[in-house]
Amino acid sequence: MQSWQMEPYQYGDRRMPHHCFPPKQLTIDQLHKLSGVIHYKVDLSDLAATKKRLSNIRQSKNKVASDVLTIDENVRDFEKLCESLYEPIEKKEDEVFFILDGSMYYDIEFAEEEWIRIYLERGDLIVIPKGKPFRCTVTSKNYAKIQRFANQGSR
Ligand SMILES: CSCCC(=O)C(=O)O
Repeated sequence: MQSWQMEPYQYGDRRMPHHCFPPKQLTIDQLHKLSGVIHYKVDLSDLAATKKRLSNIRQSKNKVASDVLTIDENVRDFEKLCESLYEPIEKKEDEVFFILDGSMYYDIEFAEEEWIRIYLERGDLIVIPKGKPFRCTVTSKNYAKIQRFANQGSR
C-alpha cells in the first residue's frame, strides 16, 4: 500500500499515478487522519491468518456476504466498467475491499475537490468510511481481483 495526495486537476489517463508536485506521500497515520481509511496487510500465504482477519472484519463491519470482481481487458465492456468505477460514489456503510491479485488505485475525496490516491496490491485490505466520496481504477497493468463485502440488503 502506498498513498499520496493527487494533483489538483487530473487530466489524461486515470491509470497513471497523478502525483501532485512536489509529490506528497502519506504515512498510514496521515492517510487515516485525513480520510478515515483503515488499512491492513494480509499475508495470503497464511491461510489461518487470512481467515481470521476476514472473519474479524466481517463481524465488526457486519458484512454478511462477499463476491469477487475480476477486472481485466477480457471482461465484457471493460472500458464501460472502468468508466463506471471512476464515477465518485459515497456509501451508507463502511466499505471493505480486499485485493486478492493485481493492483488497484482507490481515490478518496478528503476535502472539496482534493483527492488522495491509495495504491493497493495483493494482500491489501482497506476500509473506506461511510459518507466519504471515493472512486477506483485499475493501474496501467489493467488487472485486479477484488473481494468486496456487503451488508444485509446492500447489494
Ligand atoms: C472495484 S470494487 C469498488 C467498486 C464499488 O464501489 C463496488 O462495486 O461496490
